Amino acid sequence: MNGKSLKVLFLGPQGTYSHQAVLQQFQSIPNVEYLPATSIPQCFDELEEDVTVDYSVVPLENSTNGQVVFSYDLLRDRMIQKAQSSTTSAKTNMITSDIEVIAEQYVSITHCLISPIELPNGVESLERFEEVVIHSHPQVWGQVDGYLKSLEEKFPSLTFSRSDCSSTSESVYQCMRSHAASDDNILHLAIASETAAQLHKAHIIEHSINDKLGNTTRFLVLKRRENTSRNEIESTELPQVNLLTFTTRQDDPGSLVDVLNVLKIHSLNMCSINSRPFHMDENDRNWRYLFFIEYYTDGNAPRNKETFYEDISEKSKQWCLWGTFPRNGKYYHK
Ligand SMILES: O=C(O)C(=O)Cc1ccccc1
Repeated sequence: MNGKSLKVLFLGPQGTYSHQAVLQQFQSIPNVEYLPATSIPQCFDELEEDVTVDYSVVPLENSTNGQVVFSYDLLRDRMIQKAQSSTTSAKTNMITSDIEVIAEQYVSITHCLISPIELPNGVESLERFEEVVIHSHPQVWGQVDGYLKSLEEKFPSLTFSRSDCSSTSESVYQCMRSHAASDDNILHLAIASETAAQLHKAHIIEHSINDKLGNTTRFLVLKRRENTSRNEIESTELPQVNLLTFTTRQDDPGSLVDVLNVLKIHSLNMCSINSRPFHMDENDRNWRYLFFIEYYTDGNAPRNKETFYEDISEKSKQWCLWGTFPRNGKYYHK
């Protein structure tokens, strides 16, 4: 890099877990400009549309409650949009996305219950209110479900409600703004990281409220695809992860197995599989599925990449290789 500062997008504002992920990815690189996006779609759109943006970091899945469907659907939509246009190579039915995945990051998630005001008796102070509104990112609810149920059982006379926000750190800001404008009998709280509480000068009522220890979110690092040829990855000992999406001839019996069997034929080990519903157009039937698989490649497999890709082409309806990137060592941590 010729001293030009790198511009990197993340789901902001500062203090989000995405902010932590982007710092982990780029902290060793000088002259990085961190740009907070207001939504996950904006993390995709601005990377595609603003050539001055170099990278974007988005949450993909959580170890407690699985897919961040917002991100999966943004990848899905881009593949389907391309499939609907004529840009798909007729010969290989391979779709070349405008963005590619170049790395992954893992962030340990430690949610805190955060208040805009000091509560002298901590969580016991809730009993002096009639209503509690809890603000957070929708991905959080499935990670603190048990904790919230215990809170409702502890204070049966209180009315609890939830307010979805664009991010955890944003939820602290919204909680403080809402509290300033609300009745004395309503308490607005947020669920976010300790960093987010500190940045917004809010008060942590309870630490580590996530239901499962080791709660971790996986993030993808995206960049614009520089050229349509599949970038050859320099040889490395680290296992390489490949993210590939595909659709099948769904009415043909065994169509999904036939695609997955290509991995077996080429001695490739699959490490994840997910699916999301899709429609080719607004008249298309329901219950079509686009599949997301990840598999490892290394020096030994596949023995012949071009044959592997030809076999994937033959067995799938459309397919897209989003990227090949090193397995981050944090994948193995808990
Ligand atoms: O809102 C954030 O802090 C994010 O980065 C998205 C998110 C939300 C909940 C868990 C992990 C990531």
